[in-house]
Amino acid sequence: MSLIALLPGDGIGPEVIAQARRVLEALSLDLSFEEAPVGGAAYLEKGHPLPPETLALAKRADAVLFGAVGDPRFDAVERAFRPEQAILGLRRELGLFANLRPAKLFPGLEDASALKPEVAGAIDMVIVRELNGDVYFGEKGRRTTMDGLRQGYDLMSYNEREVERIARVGFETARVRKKRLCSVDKANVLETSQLWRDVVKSVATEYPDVHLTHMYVDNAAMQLVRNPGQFDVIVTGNLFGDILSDQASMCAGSIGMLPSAALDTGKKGLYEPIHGSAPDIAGQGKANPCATILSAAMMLRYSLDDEVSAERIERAVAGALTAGVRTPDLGGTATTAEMADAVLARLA
Ligand SMILES: NC(=O)c1ccc[n+]([C@@H]2O[C@H](COP(=O)([O-])OP(=O)(O)OC[C@H]3O[C@@H](n4cnc5c(N)ncnc54)[C@H](O)[C@@H]3O)[C@@H](O)[C@H]2O)c1
Ligand SMILES: CC(C)[C@H](C(=O)O)[C@@H](O)C(=O)O
Ligand SMILES: [Mg+2]
Repeated sequence: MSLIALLPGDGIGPEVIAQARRVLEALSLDLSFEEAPVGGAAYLEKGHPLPPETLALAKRADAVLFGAVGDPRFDAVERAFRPEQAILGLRRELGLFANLRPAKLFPGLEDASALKPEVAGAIDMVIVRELNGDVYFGEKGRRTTMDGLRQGYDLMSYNEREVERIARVGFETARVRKKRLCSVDKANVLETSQLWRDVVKSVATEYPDVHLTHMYVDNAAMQLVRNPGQFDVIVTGNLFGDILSDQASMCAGSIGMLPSAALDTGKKGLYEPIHGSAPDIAGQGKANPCATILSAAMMLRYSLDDEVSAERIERAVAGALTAGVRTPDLGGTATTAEMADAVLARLA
């Protein structure tokens, strides 16, 4: 029996997690579920966005399925207590340094993409985002300059070990795909990026079968729109990966479609849609649950070694979309539950 920690969170988080749970339950696998509050919901209930009991459950579980955190009511709260600290804390505490964010266009969604159908049709990439470093976890704060101005600062840094381990994940991911790895950085300006590039190049000597290229992040943002089909695997830092994955999601139809896996060196993983709590549509049954359902599929694949069930879910999602069932973000009228119903009906 595998224990799955369900952390629904805020906004549309509980709505999409409920649907992913239905899909997992329908597979009749040997799973047990335990739910715990996280984010703004946990701050309200327990006074902290990541209460010790929630963290303990996440540590004890075989895998974590996470909805989303974030609530505008807490935007002015001291940073340490903001909902977003929960996901950052989980990534740090569980050592989840490798974030896989696959972006591919499901057949039939060409018209949902912001790109021309023939450009969008070629999208099939994985963004490998480093998740434990960069400006996210560097020293940060406020200070006053010599001339009395308030100043905010966030230190960007990577050490060579951090770069090496995520580079390896990038190369290994590319090795079992089309063997093309594009490392995205800003080495023309940032010393952090120059070290990143140097280390990625040295790791490349161990992967002669993978074709490595380097690209500056501004160009990568442009190329993602111009010709996203050129990318197989992108490896990049925490901040660039955050931004590029939201961009890639819209190229592939909707932010409601992109799942993710946050992995450590072993089997433990946290699985979540790349989107947030979407306060603008929360509680209205409009959220697309596919990203979370596809995250559950990634969970079965990476943490539970159940490739067969993962593919069942992915085929069912593809089937529902081909049949034209779509939530509003994809141009349809299906509710969150109806979208999941359509997936459930196709779990062959
Ligand atoms: N991992 C996370 O928990 C996570 C990720 C991103 C943002 N956030 C947080 O979420 C809150 C809102 O952030 P935001 O508005 O910048 O980003 P967001 O991803 O929540 O929403 C951006 C836009 O995409 C739409 N959208 C997102 N998910 C959707 C879905 N499944 N179906 C249909 N439409 C969807 C929203 O309605 C909104 O218009 C903030 O507090 C932010 O910090 C959390
Ligand atoms: C909520 C926020 C901390 C998070 C991030 O920046 O990593 C989110 O945008 C994501 O993409 O998972
Ligand atoms: Mg993001």
